Amino acid sequence: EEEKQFRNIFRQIAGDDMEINAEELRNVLNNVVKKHKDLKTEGFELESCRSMIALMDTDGSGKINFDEFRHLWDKIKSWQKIFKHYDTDHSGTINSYEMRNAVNDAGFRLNNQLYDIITMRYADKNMNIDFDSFICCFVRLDAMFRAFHAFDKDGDGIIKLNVLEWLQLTMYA
Ligand SMILES: O=C(O)[C@@H](S)Cc1ccc(I)cc1
Ligand SMILES: [Ca+2]
Repeated sequence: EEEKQFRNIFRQIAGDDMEINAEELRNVLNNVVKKHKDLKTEGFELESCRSMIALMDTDGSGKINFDEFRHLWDKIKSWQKIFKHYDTDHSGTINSYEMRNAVNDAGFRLNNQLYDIITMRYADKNMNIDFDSFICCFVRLDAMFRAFHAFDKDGDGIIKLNVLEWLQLTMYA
């Protein structure tokens, strides 16, 4: 039943082509997020949605189909719980200290330099990360780890890419 309901929601968002583009993704994310007073955001930007589409577009169609959307939606649902859990002062944002714990709780193993990079890239001038930035960061982290493991066939933690393969990975993200 839940599955059928979800498929209907998807159909409404995706329209005739049964794929979700960046604008459709932006509309659904902004409609849902405004129902959550504990998730501070100025709204998901189109550019962020283009990036999330690129990161989740496993079949290279340029848009996200039902499966790709369901994967994204399940991730966002679990990551919004983590966001709320670590927003200990209920500011609706995550500070750089809370971010470290949130990243760890989501299962990403990083190093100190990467925590600083994430804060530099996603935090505002007060070192706080709002919800849309948080989600964009996690979608990118998740996709980049997955891309690396897809290339790391023998699992030795080393991948070998030529420059065009590297550009294919980094330019569509
Ligand atoms: O589905 C919902 O409204 C809650 S449970 C989870 C959620 C919250 C925010 C977003 I954007 C997407 C999903
Ligand atoms: Ca796709």
